[in-house]
Amino acid sequence: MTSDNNPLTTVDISYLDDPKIAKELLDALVSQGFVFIDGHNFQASEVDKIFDISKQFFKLPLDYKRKFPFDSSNSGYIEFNRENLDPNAKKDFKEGLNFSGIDFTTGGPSGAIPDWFVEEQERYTFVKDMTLKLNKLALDLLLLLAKGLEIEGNDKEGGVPGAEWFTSRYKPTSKSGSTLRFLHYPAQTTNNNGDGEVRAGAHTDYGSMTLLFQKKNQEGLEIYSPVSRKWEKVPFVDSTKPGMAPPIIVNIGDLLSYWTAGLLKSTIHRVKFSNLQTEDRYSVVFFSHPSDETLLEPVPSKLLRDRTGRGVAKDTEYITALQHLEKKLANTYGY
Ligand SMILES: O=C(O)CCC(=O)C(=O)O
Ligand SMILES: [Fe+2]
Repeated sequence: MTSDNNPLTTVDISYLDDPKIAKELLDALVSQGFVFIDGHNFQASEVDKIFDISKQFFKLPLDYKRKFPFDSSNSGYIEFNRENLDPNAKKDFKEGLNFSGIDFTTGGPSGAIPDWFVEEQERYTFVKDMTLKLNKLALDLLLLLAKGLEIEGNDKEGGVPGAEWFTSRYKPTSKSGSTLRFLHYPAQTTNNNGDGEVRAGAHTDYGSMTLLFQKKNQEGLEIYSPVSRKWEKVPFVDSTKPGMAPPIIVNIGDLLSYWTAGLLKSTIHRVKFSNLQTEDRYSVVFFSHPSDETLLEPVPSKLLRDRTGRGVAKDTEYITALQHLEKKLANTYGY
């Protein structure tokens, strides 16, 4: 379903095995590249807690946060005006913290992370558990998408079933670009004319799929809709299930677009909000990437075989997920 002011469909995944759900998810991601996922198993209290941890972290003194600077491993603290999600525009007025190089048997990142997290065991365990839970949701959605795409497999000869085409490329102990990210966009008091200001430049995401939490009264995400060909605001949508977190925003990244010859849309998005918005914006984002060595080859599916266009490789010289990520990071941070 969609509503008047919401460009996105909501897909309820409470019954994961229902084949209708796979098609609903596929349709939503073929049209807008973004969808709200309801029927997930994130409790409201868990999502409140992760936002709370992020807020407490950003409140720590700048000198402290700077001791864990963001580096080419894609981990660490990102200062204000450091990141250029749109390399043709000015730098983004936001701060962030990335947890990367995640080992998916423990949820623990391998890059340098602030000792504030590790000092308190309960806090660190919680962040790791949330990372594992986000990864599990991403894998469930990738299974659904593979079913929706009717990917062909060779399970009879001991190969990988088509439904596992994506998830089999996620090896829990292999290095990947998967990243948990906290973002903070302080409210602005200057230039108080109500005009929106771009706070995260227009971009597509670099992984296969992104999961995002935003909060009520802290909206700001906008998509460049492939349907209307206009910028459209993604509203905050309240929870429909008692005790559970609101629907989660999920979008396709570049890799799923390559894999599917552009059928799944890696939709351009940005963050822009009015200076009249009085609350700081916080978002929590999980970027899901397959193992580094994964080739970005087209998936075997009759739904894709006859497609041409963006992402369709003309030969068999496919790049890997890591090569794609390194190229995008170099553009964003100007290495
Ligand atoms: O803060 C947000 O809502 C979006 C952030 C984003 O698009 C990104 O970091 O890739
Ligand atoms: Fe993004």
